[in-house]
Amino acid sequence: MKEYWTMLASLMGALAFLQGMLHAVFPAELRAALARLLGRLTRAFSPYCYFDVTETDGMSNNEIYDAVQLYLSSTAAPASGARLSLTRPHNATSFTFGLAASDRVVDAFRGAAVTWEHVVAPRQSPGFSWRPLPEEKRRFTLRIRRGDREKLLPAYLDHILATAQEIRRRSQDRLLYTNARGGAMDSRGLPWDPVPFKHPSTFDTLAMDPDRKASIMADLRDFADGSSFYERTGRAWKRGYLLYGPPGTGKSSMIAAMANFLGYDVYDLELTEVSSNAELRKLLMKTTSKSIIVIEDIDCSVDLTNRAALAPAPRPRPTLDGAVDQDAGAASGRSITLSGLLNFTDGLWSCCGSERIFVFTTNHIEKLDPALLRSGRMDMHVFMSYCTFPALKILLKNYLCLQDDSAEVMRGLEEWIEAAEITPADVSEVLIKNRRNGKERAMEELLEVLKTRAEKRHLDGGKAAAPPKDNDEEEEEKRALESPKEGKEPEPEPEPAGKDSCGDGQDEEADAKKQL
Ligand SMILES: Nc1ncnc2c1ncn2[C@@H]1O[C@H](COP(=O)(O)OP(=O)(O)OP(=O)(O)O)[C@@H](O)[C@H]1O
Ligand SMILES: [Mg+2]
Repeated sequence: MKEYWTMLASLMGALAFLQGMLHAVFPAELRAALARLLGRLTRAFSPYCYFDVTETDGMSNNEIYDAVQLYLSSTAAPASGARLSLTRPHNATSFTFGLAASDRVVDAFRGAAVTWEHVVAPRQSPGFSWRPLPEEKRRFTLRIRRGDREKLLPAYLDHILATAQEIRRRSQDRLLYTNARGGAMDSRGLPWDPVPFKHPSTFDTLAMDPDRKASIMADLRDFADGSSFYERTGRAWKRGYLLYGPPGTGKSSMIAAMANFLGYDVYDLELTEVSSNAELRKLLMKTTSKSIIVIEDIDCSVDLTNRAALAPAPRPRPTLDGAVDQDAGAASGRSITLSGLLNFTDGLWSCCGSERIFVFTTNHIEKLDPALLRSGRMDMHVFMSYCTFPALKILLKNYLCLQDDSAEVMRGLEEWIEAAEITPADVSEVLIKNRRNGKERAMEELLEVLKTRAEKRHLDGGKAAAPPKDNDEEEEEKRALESPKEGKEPEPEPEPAGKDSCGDGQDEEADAKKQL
């Protein structure tokens, strides 16, 4: 053992001597040149090719470096064994993982494996710079097989940029935009004022029939994933939802839930602030993709019942930016017209962007012009009803943390809920007021409220309140509510948003013709 240690010590000594000799004989420049030559020789005979993505490209930050970092944060799962760094990007609410220094990760694209290495080296001579440079030079090195180069580039880089953009969008706060008063522009010439959108409503907190909720969620998911469907069928990538029902049934909450579900920004369009159709078009053009454009209480916003009243303006007047608005000053004196709104939702202008959802809400669907309701404009009509028993169970679960619905009082609630014609908003109020007194007490209070309301309705000459309906009757009523009103244009069945299956395409063709 002793000899072994002696041998090791003399070997180390010899190595140190050789290194010293090497340093003395070859100057630093020569050594660096030799290393470069060696590197070039190895690369020339290597089956791989390498691409460096540096952190800065001369003066500014390299966009691709940031994108690769974000992209690897989604692909380099912690289980992969790679060492990950944790960061939180500016204006983001969630943390992201990144590849730590000198670690590597393997990724796959179009069936080919690629390797990313994160190389961090100290910066040697900073030299002169207009701005402070980081002390370390960082870069990602992409290694791919020579044979895969054609197949992977530039498609793989496009894929990385798109994924990174999506991650960034998802992790950043949503924005809620409102149109500025009287069409005024902000300092950047934009007609929309943004504020952070932090509405807590989600599909979990939304009280409504679970099956209908699931079908809306599926429709939204199909829409968001339907890029290739919309491209193939030649349709604009947009979808319209009409939410109607009494006040306090959750229409606005549903819009917030949609935005949170899809991660879209919301544009809340106040129609009464828009003075002409041209301004409406301009507002539309300034919205971004992946957004929900909302017009609340559409029946109250402008007189939209008569498309024929939309005669051309007697005299065109100049708009804010000096252009002449041909639609302005319609016969009625209102300058926003139904045709302007119809064009807004499905005219040629509505396609200057993609992945947009239009949501209109109303308390009075019967007041709306059938043209506004047809498929292609409003593809899905969602009736937000008074609180039903399944919806009540969701509220009880959310407000009282009720897990077990076997209590005796539940039977009473089930019996009276429909007869009381109470909105989810009113149920929430009762639960909020009484939740401190315990679950049982809160539910009993609610039962009292339901009985009082049902009896009052009965006395006021409303429908017979007390007897609970049987299932058939219930179904019939639901169907009647969901079908078009009498005297309205029959509406086509809403079609699925973005199903990737191929139909015969005839309906779509007919729709497209109508749009034109
Ligand atoms: N379906 C629902 N699920 C959960 N909460 C609801 C629901 N409906 C109403 N609420 C509660 O009532 C409040 C008011 O609801 P919301 O503003 O969504 O109603 P609305 O249908 O938009 O009413 P309006 O027609 O007056 O605009 C919400 O903040 C929410 O707390
Ligand atoms: Mg509302």
